Amino acid sequence: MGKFSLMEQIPIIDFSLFDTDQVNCSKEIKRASETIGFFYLKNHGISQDIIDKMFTNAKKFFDLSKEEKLKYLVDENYKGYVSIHQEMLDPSNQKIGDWKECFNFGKIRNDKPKLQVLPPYFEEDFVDKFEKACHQLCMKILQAFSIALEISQEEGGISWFEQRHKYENDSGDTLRVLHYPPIKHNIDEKDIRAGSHTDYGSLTILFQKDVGGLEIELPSTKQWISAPIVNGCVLINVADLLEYWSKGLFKSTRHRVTFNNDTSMIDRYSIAYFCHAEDDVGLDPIPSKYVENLDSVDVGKGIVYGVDGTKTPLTAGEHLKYRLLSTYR
Ligand SMILES: O=C(O)CCC(=O)C(=O)O
Ligand SMILES: [Fe+2]
Repeated sequence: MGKFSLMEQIPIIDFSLFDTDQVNCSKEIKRASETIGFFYLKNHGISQDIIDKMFTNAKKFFDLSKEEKLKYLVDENYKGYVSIHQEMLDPSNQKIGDWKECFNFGKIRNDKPKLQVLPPYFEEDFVDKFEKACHQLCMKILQAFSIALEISQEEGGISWFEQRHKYENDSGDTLRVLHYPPIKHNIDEKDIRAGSHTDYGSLTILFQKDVGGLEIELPSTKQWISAPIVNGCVLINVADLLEYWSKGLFKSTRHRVTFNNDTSMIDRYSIAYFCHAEDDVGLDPIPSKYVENLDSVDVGKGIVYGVDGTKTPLTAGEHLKYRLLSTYR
């Protein structure tokens, strides 16, 4: 390869192919997940109307006074409002927290006492509808993983992952709306919109709008490349739980949101849906010929294989606890 070898790019996958050629579509998804860990999905099936409405509601909420927003401050379950500088996604390199505010929603569960009081502009039925649409898309992507990993019928075949991500059971699934306010002062080297990090769950769906700034670190070369907005697409990434579960076959790629001179004076909004396995699911390696011969991942991100040094894999709930402890102060 010459000096000017083409830099890897985030692939764009047309998910309508999943309805006509499941095997090839699944292979594309697997390939993206084991190389770059990120892919854009076109024809993803989530209606633009509900995406637009969620962005509109989020803007109205973030426009409220700080005092009003602080009434919904994040709780011990990490649900609620997180203010500017409160969260530090990259504690080993950041001196101050992220230049962002966000709001985390848990699953709306009708069969349980309500855990979370929702702030103005977020109607329960609408949040529920949005979350379910995101979860449904994640289940379809996870079907693609089952197919590409050739999980046997006896193990559960195409629905192997779905059986471990049931919506009605407790899990870390979180919907997050984010606002990155403009920066008024000169950009200080200390300030970053979102510090470099990996996500915690199985998969993340990211909705971007109007203002870019997201960057990802290529696993192969450690170069940072931009993950621009691609109209009509959502951005999907593999997260830590799935990396751990697949013994590193799938890459949970670091990403961050930086300031640049063109956009630092503009508000940036985004929405992320973090899909997790059910809390009680033991993360024994995925039963696939592509996984069985790999070495277990000693996830060097503060996560050990087995809580007490034993060879018992973590459960999804334990895995999440480890990851959260390192982010919130
Ligand atoms: O706002 C973005 O584009 C990315 C947000 C993100 O990576 C996160 O919240 O985990
Ligand atoms: Fe992230």
